[in-house]
This record gives sequence, C-alpha cells and structure tokens, in this order.
Amino acid sequence: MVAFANAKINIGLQITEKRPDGFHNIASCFYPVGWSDVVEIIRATEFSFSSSGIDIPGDPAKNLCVKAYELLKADFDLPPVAMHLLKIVPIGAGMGGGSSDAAFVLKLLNDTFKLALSTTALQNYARRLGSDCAFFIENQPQFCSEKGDQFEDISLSLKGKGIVLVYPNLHISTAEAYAGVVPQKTEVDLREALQRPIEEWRHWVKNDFENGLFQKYPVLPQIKAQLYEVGALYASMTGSGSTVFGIFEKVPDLQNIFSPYTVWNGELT
Ligand SMILES: C[C@](O)(CO)[C@H](O)COP(=O)(O)OP(=O)(O)OC[C@H]1O[C@@H](n2ccc(N)nc2=O)[C@H](O)[C@@H]1O
Ligand SMILES: Nc1ncnc2c1ncn2[C@@H]1O[C@H](COP(=O)(O)OP(=O)(O)OP(=O)(O)O)[C@@H](O)[C@H]1O
Repeated sequence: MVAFANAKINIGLQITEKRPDGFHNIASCFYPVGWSDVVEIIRATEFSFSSSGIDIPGDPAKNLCVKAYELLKADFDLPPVAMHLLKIVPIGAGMGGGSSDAAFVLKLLNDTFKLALSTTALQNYARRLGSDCAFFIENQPQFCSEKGDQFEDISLSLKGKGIVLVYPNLHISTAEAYAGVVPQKTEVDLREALQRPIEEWRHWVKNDFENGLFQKYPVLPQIKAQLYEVGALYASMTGSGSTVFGIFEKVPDLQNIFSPYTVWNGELT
C-alpha cells in the first residue's frame, strides 16, 4: 500500500507562552499543501526500512516512520513489513514533512492490518511522535492550539487559490528556532483575523518566528518581499522555517525568479 504524505503550511503562528514541559503553546492555522513524500508498506518476512530521494540526516532506525511502526507494534501484534520512504519534501523546512510521514504510516498500518483505530486513537498515537504529527491524521485546515496538537474547526477555504513554496536550501532546526523566541501574548485573535479579506492578512496574520529568523537569515525577508512584488495576496514563512510561501489568486510560474532555490507550486484544496 502506498500513501502520499503531504506537507502543511502555518497561516499565522503565535507563540504565546513557554509551558512547564519545555514546549510552547501556540495558535496557528494549519493548512495542507500538495508537496508530498511517498510512503510504501508491504508485508515481508522481516522488518526493513529504506529511503530514497533527499538524504535524511540521522540514524535510519530512528526515522519517524520506524518510530510510528514501533509505537503500534508495542500495542498490536503487527506482522513484519518492508517500508520505503521516497523523501521529496525538504527537511528542516517548516513544512512538517517528517511528521506527515509518521502520521501516514500510522494510517497505512491501521488500514493494512485492519486495526480499527478511530481518528481520535490515531491522533493520540501521533501526538506521541511529535507536535505537528496529529494534524496529518485528518489532514484538513484546522485552528491548532497548545503544542499545535489540539484542533478546532475553522471556517476558511482557500480552494483553488495558487500556492508557491520557496525553500532557500537552508535547514533550520525546530528546537533551535523555538529556543530563539521570547513568547508573547498578542491582542490579535488569529481566528478573527483570518475572517478578514486575504489582502488584509499581511497586517494581522503573523508568524512569530519571523522576527528573529529574518534578522539571522536575510534571504528569508528577501523571498517574502519578492513574493509580494510578483502579486502574492499573502506571503509568510511557514512553521519554524525556512520555507516561505505566497498565496496567489491563480498558480503563477515563478521557477525562474527563484531559480537557485527549491520551488513548488500548485493549487490549494
Ligand atoms: C513549528 C511547528 O512546525 C509549527 O507547526 C511545530 O510547532 C513544530 O512541531 P514538530 O516539528 O512536530 O516539533 P516536535 O518534534 O514536537 O518538537 C521539536 C522541538 O521543538 C520544540 N517545540 C515544539 C513544539 C512546540 N509547540 N513547542 C516547542 O518548544 C521543543 O524544543 C521540541 O523539543
Ligand atoms: N521521515 C523523516 N523525514 C524528515 N526528517 C526526519 C524523518 N524522520 C526523522 N527525521 C529527523 O528529523 C529531523 C528534521 O526535523 P525538523 O523538525 O528540523 O524538520 P521536519 O521534520 O522536516 O519538519 P519541520 O521542518 O516542519 O520541523 C531530520 O534532521 C531527521 O534527523
């Protein structure tokens, strides 16, 4: 069985306080995008994990796909599988690629071995693998709070709008990015701000990682400014960076403008 593990963007990301467990409470709208990895799971005589595509730093035995399998294996009599990950979504990019891989492995195992796990049960397993992971179980636009793993429906549809994602070939570690932020409560209610016309979002809908990271990496505000110059309705960095996205009325072709970087474009669903 094969699954396309898609990435996400954060539309607005408020980092409101540091929690006693060392994590941060956030408020953010998570929105799925089509840039995807491919995960394949087939029954086998012994467990194996392999990957191709982008090189994944670190020990393959600690890959989030393997961790997802081990998590379910501890509670269910799972047969061995051969798992392959075709890694396409850039890493350290703020798009939750690894989290999505893990969530899709949970869903694939649930379907393949008829574990009958509910959405809530799958989300609870996913929460144990990473803060971003649970979002990818339902994989639809959500307003997220606490560690980014508690969800509320949001009335927001960007269906048919164009999205351009620019990854400036810069790996930013999530833990380091959080360590560089001073959390701050804000007067802007993100849910209300997102009900405004998209052209007004630039004044209200902010990613709190931008301040610090934009100073450290000038290429990031440059890309954001360029996206506005070529007609973005809204542009922002996603997550803890380094990808910067622009939302457009229609999908533009901007490969040439951002040619040294890795660019993906498509339609929002
Ligand atoms: C920046 C975002 O991508 C926004 O969606 C996420 O908050 C990051 O989620 P993630 O990559 O799944 O992060 P995790 O694997 O859970 O945590 C990595 C590290 O980021 C920090 N972390 C993460 C999430 C959070 N709400 N507060 C944090 O302080 C912690 O230092 C943690 O050790
Ligand atoms: N399936 C996977 N895909 C990517 N990275 C993985 C995966 N499994 C484990 N990792 C580890 O996670 C690290 C990347 O985590 P990091 O949070 O910086 O980026 P990310 O998972 O791409 O998502 P984001 O950029 O949104 O945080 C990699 O350096 C790698 O060691």
